[in-house]
Amino acid sequence: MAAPAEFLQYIDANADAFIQRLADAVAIPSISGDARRRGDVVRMAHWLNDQLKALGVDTKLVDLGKQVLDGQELDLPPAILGTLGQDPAKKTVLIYGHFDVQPANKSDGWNTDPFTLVVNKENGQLIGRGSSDDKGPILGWLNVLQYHHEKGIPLPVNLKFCFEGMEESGSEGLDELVQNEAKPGGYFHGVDCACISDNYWLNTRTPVLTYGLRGLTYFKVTVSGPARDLHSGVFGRTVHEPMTDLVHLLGRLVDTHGNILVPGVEEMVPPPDEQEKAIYQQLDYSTADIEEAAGNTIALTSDKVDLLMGRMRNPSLSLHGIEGAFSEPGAKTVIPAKVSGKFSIRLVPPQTPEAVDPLVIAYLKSEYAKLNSKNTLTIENLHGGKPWVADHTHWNFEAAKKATKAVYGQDPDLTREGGSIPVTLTFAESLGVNVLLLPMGRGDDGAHSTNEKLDRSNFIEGSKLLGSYLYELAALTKNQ
Ligand SMILES: NCC(=O)N[C@@H](Cc1c[nH]cn1)C(=O)O
Ligand SMILES: [Zn+2]
Ligand SMILES: [Zn+2]
Repeated sequence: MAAPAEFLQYIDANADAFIQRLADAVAIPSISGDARRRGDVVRMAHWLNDQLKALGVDTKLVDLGKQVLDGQELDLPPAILGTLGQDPAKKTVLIYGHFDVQPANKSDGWNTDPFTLVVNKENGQLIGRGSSDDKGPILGWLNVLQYHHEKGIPLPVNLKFCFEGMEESGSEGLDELVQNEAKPGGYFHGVDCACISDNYWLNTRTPVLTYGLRGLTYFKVTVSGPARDLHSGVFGRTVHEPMTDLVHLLGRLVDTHGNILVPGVEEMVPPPDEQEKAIYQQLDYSTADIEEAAGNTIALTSDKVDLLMGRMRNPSLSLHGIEGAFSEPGAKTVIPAKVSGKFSIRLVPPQTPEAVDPLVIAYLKSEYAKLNSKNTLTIENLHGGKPWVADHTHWNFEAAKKATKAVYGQDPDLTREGGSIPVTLTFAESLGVNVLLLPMGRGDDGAHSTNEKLDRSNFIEGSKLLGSYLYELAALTKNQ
């Protein structure tokens, strides 16, 4: 059963109001990784909670406890749980999304203020932090609800919602909540399947359904020595310099072709067979797609299968930054007293943080020992999550395939995603249900980057897709 034509027309007719709602959401700088913005993440939770309530959802805000961030104890932002419909004759779909965003400053290289949604009338881009990751997709669900609420039409399925404000910072507190609420009598008891809209198409043309995510383990390594920052003219070549030690250490983690140098990490992953390679060969993707999305001709290889395997089924190690280093304009001749390098490893099955972390820690210590430095090394693991792979022949995926065909007139590609949404596996394991990733945005949206955007057509057609998926799911499972 396709979605009613009236629903599709309603989404088109209300597009401008939906974009205004997205602008209101983007205007709240809900950056979970910045202690100074914690109030804005909480404000965003209340804004979203009010929107859901106004659309007929029975909601509650759940306190997730506290965290320590940058040496400061902070309240975690509340999660939002919601229920709409409790008809025992209907399937119950759990919807997850996150209302926090990555940091963004105009000085990072944005052309416009990151927290003011800019509507580019010429190319249809909606530019602003969170437009694609993940406020646009969350609001896509609200657009679906608005039609049904306003017209007094019941949805074809029951819905449960779980929205969090810490996804970009390790989803602190959420696993415990999901595990508790999955128990008999808990909030999620009776959920039949889950849907997450929080990733992207591979390219700018072909919709995708996603059945895998990489896991993650995130490290902070700190080298400290002098009691204070030093003058390099006075102390250069007289003391062990923390930055020199750290750069050596970071340089031993990964080579310039992406190979991970920590012994045992790459070796955990079995090589692909020809059958698996054929899956990647069939996907609509080319070197040009990754280079267009990256904004330069810098792909590691021109072999499409190798590129796709690099993103989907192989681990990767990325260096993210150095805290405490001189990073302002000018030529300050300082020796920083304490510097912290940040890096993460994206994990694939059968890797887990529990298996990989000890190898990384042992390697960092042994490489550091080789430097014979009198400085001090400390290693912290900031957060982690396991990889996830789902059965894409399940009716949950079948419903999404039909909806994609109905809205976009083409079959979706089936992909595994290089990013991480740690709670996905928690939903799959603790609820024992199939989880589908149904993305809204395109591969060039620039999530986590400067000038993040969501195309207007992806927002509007994507809203139709989310609604159509619910109708197709109800039809496919009618007698089950
Ligand atoms: N859209 C999902 C996403 O961007 N997830 C983040 C999760 C994360 C973990 N630590 C910091 N962020 C990702 O980087 O994949
Ligand atoms: Zn996201
Ligand atoms: Zn993200």
